Amino acid sequence: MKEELINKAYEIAKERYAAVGVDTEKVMETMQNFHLSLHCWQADDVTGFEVQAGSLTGGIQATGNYPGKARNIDELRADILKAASYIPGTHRLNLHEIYGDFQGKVVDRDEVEPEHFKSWIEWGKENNMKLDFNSTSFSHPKSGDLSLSNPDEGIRNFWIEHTKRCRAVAEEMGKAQGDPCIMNLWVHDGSKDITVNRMKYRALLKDSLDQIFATEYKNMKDCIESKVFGIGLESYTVGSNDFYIGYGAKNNKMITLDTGHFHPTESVADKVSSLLLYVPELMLHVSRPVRWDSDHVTIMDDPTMDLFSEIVRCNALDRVHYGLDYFDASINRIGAYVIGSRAAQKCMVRALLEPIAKLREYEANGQGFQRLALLEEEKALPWNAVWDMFCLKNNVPVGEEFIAEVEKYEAEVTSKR
Ligand SMILES: C[C@H](O)[C@H](O)[C@@H](O)C(=O)CO
Ligand SMILES: [Mn+2]
Repeated sequence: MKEELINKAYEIAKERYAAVGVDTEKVMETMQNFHLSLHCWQADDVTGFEVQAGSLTGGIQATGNYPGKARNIDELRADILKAASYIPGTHRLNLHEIYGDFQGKVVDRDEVEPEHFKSWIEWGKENNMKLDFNSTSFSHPKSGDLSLSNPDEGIRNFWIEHTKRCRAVAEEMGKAQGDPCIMNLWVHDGSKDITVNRMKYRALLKDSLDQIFATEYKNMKDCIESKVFGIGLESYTVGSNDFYIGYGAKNNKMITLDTGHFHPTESVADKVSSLLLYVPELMLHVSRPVRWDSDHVTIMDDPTMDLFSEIVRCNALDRVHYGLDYFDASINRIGAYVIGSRAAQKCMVRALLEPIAKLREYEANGQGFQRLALLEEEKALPWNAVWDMFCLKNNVPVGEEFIAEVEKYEAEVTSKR
């Protein structure tokens, strides 16, 4: 796209926004400090690099078989860097434990060590990507339906050990990068059919978490993620929203809000202000549920827009971590990263461009008509010109230009796998 055109459009946008009290330059500055945490698992359909890797379990599914998925650590790293080159700004990488650099050795989940992530830490430094982390309860012979809430002490202890070790890995990552590594804890535990022991499993999960979190670390932060249900685990989820909110509020833990983990009509945006009054920070797993937690690629839809607006309206940008979580195996996977990441960024640009001072003035004066009118008109303000300028300044493709770039990488690299 012609630079001249982008500049012209931006100058007009700058004036339009100034007229409603918004400084577009400030928005661009804020965007430069807005970092996504790219999930590593879109590149290979949540397979990972365990030598003993099993098929995907735990009530999650990557559907589709589009050719070209990353088959090893080098391909995955190359794909992530390629995707990142089309996403403006600097971003983090969110690793699951099964993506360790196991060097061809069988390393069971209760044996994982920071050394298995040494090459990731170096790679992160070389590529200016800070790391976040996740323990992995699924795709293992001991996963079953229950991990941290399993009444079998042997199995429960196995997963407690795994999760404790993951926290030690996250601590090393945080130390090495001079910035806390955010470690997410999600377990699939649940039941396909009615259980008559809801309390028992939740008490076990609570006890497991108490044991896991007993060690205090300085360079990592914990977040805990609930879910409404998993496939094959439809009747009961041990780690429900209420469970983790209670645990997080009581124990000062960060809550992870996965936008695919709630009832379809539930507003995730509405949770932000309530949670931030009781827990220190939030982690997001921005996704797109289609009828269920189908993990479709994030787009610039109303729920995502509402969520980001709410974060801005709460003045909570630095209390939220912006992870993505989707895995679509039916389309070009690098394209999926780029679409979802840019969609999240576009939502943030638009959210930051809201004429909030004016809107709040109207609200304080009881001017309901004026508030609604401006809320409607802001939708048609030229936010896209600010987004284009942000892309231009960051030397990444403007608008749809990245489609051809992704196609080129497909032709030259991923289609040959
Ligand atoms: C890979 C998983 O999707 C992820 O760890 C978890 O956050 C989740 O959302 C499970 O539904
Ligand atoms: Mn998630």
